Amino acid sequence: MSVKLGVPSKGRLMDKTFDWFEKRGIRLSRTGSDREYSGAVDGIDGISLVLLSAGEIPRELAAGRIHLGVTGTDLVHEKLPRWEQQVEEIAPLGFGQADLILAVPSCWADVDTLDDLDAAAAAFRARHGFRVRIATKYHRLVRDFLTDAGVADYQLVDSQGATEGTVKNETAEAIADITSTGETLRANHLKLLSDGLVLRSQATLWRSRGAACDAGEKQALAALLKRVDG
Ligand SMILES: Nc1ncnc2c1ncn2[C@@H]1O[C@H](COP(=O)(O)OP(=O)(O)OP(=O)(O)O)[C@@H](O)[C@H]1O
Ligand SMILES: O=P(O)(O)OC[C@H]1O[C@H](OP(=O)(O)OP(=O)(O)O)[C@H](O)[C@@H]1O
Repeated sequence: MSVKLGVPSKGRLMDKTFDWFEKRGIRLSRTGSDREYSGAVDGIDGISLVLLSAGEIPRELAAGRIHLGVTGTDLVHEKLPRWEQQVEEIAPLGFGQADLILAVPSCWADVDTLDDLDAAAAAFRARHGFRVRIATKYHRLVRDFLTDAGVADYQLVDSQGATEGTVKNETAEAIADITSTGETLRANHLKLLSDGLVLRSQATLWRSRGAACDAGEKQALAALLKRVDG
């Protein structure tokens, strides 16, 4: 058997992950046709590549179906309750940096902080008869953040993509999503709350605490960890 390394199957994260390992003498590649999710590992023995959605990598690590995985801090913290017990952080990779933030319409002139949002939310409910809707896919992180901040008069609505569009589409009044350059927020007439940073995220190499290893896998894992440390 071999050590299973889970890597995002497409886009920026996959390319940069391949580059990061290449710099450490480990060549990851996709094999087969463009649409075939199979890969190869050269430059080190006993490691196999598993191509997965970045969003599924936390679950696969927690279940012990992969030994190592690359995905964002945001996805691990969101998807794994008590994540420290399930995975170990091996190395931040220095790319995929993004901030999970709360944003409201730019035209909400009186709302710049969480306290302002709290006040506006109470007024909104009194006026409209329902709670301010915050669109996000980060339900756990946002709920915990707002509880700590003392904001309670809101409801989360699920948005798995194009979240900034929900305000224009009138399915939400505010959003909590990842931002990097801020362009998507600006283009959709949204502004950050000054104290609305929920989490700083970047692509990270994680190790499963629950994945079983035979003697050969232990050896391969040790060799890989030595290489990525150096
Ligand atoms: N604009 C961005 N800049 C940098 N990192 C980003 C940006 N958008 C998302 N990310 C990061 O990329 C990672 C993958 O996000 P993404 O939403 O693509 O995952 P996903 O839900 O698994 O998507 P899919 O199922 O399409 O693979 C996350 O850790 C996220 O923080
Ligand atoms: O601050 P910016 O540089 O504009 O980047 C932020 C955008 O990037 C991500 O979206 P992605 O492109 O992954 O698409 P998605 O909305 O479908 O998740 C994120 O969800 C934001 O929408």
